[in-house]
Amino acid sequence: MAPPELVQPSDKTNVFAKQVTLRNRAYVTFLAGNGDYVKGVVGLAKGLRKVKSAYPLVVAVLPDVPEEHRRILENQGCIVREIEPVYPPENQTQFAMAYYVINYSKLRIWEFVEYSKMIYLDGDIQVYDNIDHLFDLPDGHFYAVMDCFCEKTWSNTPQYRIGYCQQCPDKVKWPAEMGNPPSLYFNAGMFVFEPSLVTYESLLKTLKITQPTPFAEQDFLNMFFKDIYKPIPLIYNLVLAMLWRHPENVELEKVKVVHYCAAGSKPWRYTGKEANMQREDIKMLVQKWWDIYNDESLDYRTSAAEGGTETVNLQPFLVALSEVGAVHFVAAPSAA
Ligand SMILES: O=c1ccn([C@@H]2O[C@H](COP(=O)(O)OP(=O)(O)O)[C@@H](O)[C@H]2O)c(=O)[nH]1
Ligand SMILES: OC[C@H]1O[C@H](O[C@@H]2[C@@H](O)[C@H](O)[C@@H](O)[C@H](O)[C@@H]2O)[C@H](O)[C@@H](O)[C@H]1O
Ligand SMILES: [Mn+2]
Repeated sequence: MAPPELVQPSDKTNVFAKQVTLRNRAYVTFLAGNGDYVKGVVGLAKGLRKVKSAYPLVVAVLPDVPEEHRRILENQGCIVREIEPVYPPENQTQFAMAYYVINYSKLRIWEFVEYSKMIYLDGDIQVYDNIDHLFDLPDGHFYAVMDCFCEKTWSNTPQYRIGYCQQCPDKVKWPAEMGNPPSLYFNAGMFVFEPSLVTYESLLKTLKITQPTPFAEQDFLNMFFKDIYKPIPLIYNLVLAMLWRHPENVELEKVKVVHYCAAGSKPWRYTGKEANMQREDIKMLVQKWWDIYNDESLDYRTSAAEGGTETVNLQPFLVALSEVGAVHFVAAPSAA
């Protein structure tokens, strides 16, 4: 077979190759353990496909995620990346949920510097409308949705004790004698960020000298990004408790992203027994999640094989190429 020849451009210009460093974009989630959260990630992968997202889903997996689960995710078109766990410094902290200690490992995603911008989504999140436009938010900020302090999980915090919530700051005002009200606080189940080794090293260095607190890495990220945090509308991360804690702030039909974080709301574990789980809107949202999870037409292999909706988005590549003077085009050897 003839070696591939170098295709000389017709205009004989001096073709030179520049290193085309594509700084791509991707969604990223985090998976730990050999349990059922893998179902959440499969659902998320299929949901992003259903809304025709132009970007891939990277899954940062801890070493304890079994090979079989990694295969399932790769067969759903995910890019599986193993990460090492990150643990907080020795502590006596009573985390709001004991398993939160493993969530510090999310910090590894700042090391994914082959991507210029990423959107992090918890595995218990589903995307029901395309949110690719969030990648175009101006650089230099940390974008996320404000959380709510009214659930029992917050019961050992001062804001819960006085009944203060940033979702309704005028209902119970923050008392002057308690100093300044807490800074705007985001839910760390969804955020838009820029991977960076400088930020990554600083995160790990700062973590080593930071006393852990009940909401683990969520508290830590809020402290770390306090100065560049920019709230984005609740439609990008509906923390389910908002439905019964602050219904006046929710227009469910406009919500694009649902975060199944309320106790008992994980669709793949849903029994309907916990508080609020018999609400009609909760039952509808859980069913909506299952409809996507069970939709075989959204499976990666199926849609790709049928030449269906699966299209490779060359846009980022073409944009990068257009910014480069000229590159070598190497003609692939003819199949014949
Ligand atoms: O056993 C676990 C616990 C957590 N997670 C990941 O860590 C995220 C944060 O945990 P979770 O969503 O349960 O916290 P919540 O938002 O409910 O407080 C999950 O969405 C998963 O992506 C996981 O993969 N396995
Ligand atoms: O490790 C700490 C976690 O803290 C957050 O979950 C909480 C928080 O949202 C509370 O406000 C809710 O009341 C609660 O239900 C929910 O679990 C993030 O969703 C999760 O990704 C992760 O960072
Ligand atoms: Mn979550």
